[in-house]
Amino acid sequence: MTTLAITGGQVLLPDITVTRADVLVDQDGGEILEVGDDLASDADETLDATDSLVTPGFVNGHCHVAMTLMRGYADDKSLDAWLQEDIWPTEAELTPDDVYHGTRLGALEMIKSGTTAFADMYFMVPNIADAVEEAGLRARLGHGIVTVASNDEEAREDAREGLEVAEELDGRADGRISTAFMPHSLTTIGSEYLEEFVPQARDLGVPIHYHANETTNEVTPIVEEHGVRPMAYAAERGMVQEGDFVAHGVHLDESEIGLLAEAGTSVVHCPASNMKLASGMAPVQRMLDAGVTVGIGTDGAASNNDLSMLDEARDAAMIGKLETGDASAVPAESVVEMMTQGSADAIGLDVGRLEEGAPADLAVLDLESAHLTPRHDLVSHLAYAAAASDVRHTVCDGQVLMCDRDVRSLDEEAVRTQASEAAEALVDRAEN
Ligand SMILES: CSC[C@H]1O[C@@H](n2cnc3c(O)ncnc32)[C@H](O)[C@@H]1O
Ligand SMILES: [Zn+2]
Repeated sequence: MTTLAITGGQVLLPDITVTRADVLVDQDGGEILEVGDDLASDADETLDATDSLVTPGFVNGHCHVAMTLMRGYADDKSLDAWLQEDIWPTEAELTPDDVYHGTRLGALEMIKSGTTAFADMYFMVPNIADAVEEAGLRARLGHGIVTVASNDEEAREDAREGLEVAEELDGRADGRISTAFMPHSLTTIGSEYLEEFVPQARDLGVPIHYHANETTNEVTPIVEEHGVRPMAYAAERGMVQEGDFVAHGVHLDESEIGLLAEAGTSVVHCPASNMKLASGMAPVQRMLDAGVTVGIGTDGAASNNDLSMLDEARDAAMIGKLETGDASAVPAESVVEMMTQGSADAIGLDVGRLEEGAPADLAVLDLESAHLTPRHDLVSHLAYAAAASDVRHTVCDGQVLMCDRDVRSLDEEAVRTQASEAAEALVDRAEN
């Protein structure tokens, strides 16, 4: 057995308390062997965690990673204008290589900011899977299905691609890749296609993931056309079941929150995207109080504009207080839980906690900096003060992806250069 010891640090435990401990990992099995004292002695490799905090790898519950290519390309617009005027016309020019390079850039950013797992909805998913495999990350991937601008044949082809991706990529990268069936949203895919294809996705046994109730424009048309709230509409089409997860959930009423809680369907909260696109403030504390599993996601880099889960956690805590008018709402412990176990549970991955037998996905944050001094409360620091650049080591499935800020699984300079070139050429094609 090849072992890795992370020594000398403070460790964030599953009950969101911090204790002094080492972590011993079985690299062959990708599993944590022990969290305890003096575990370094005969490990094959050691990562120093002195003056550092060892946390579960962060889990980004909703993303479109390849959108790194459009970071800073179209800012300061509402969701509909942003998608229709800028993003969708540009995405129409994407090539499989673009998606690969954009995903590698996003993977690099995630490794550098301590994220070890994510859920992703996009196009050309085999190219995303290649980049995920190379980067050494863990992901739940799906093909985003949009039928609004398609004829019937194109719509069916798109939905079939959603099923094929879910079936064929599941288990790739030694099991680090899993899949889901991903209709884009309740207003961008026709009801007839949901009725036909959701049961087929159920037969595959994969979860269903979609954008829901992100803006009022995703609520009003459904209420007007079908006479029910969006979550009831989704439930009637078999899309609100145990293990399913929706992104955003900004404009949910009490009946919908109750429905999600009862069904075991999770919500991935994307606070930065919701603020930037002025979509609204999700009722996170009410969802938590009702027993809904809530995770946190960045959404794509074009509406955020980064993929740092530490930024996202801080945003979640801040907007949670603003939404309720209560400074005790969405406290530090809740956001730290949401960015680790909450997101992991939401997207159906058995990660997000540091304990014996758990997958060895973790991040080590350097605490020796002015903005993390003094160290009264490290959970508070994770939620409110830590930054992506504090992450010094990242480990996924027992493999060291970054050591002392040096990324091992990807060539950082090549990834940045190739992604920049792809992004420039993409925008050129879209504009000319
Ligand atoms: C069909 S693949 C995914 C699709 O979603 C688009 N997208 C990115 N961010 C958002 C968002 O916040 N709400 C809805 N759709 C979004 C992305 O550009 C792709 O076209
Ligand atoms: Zn999204």
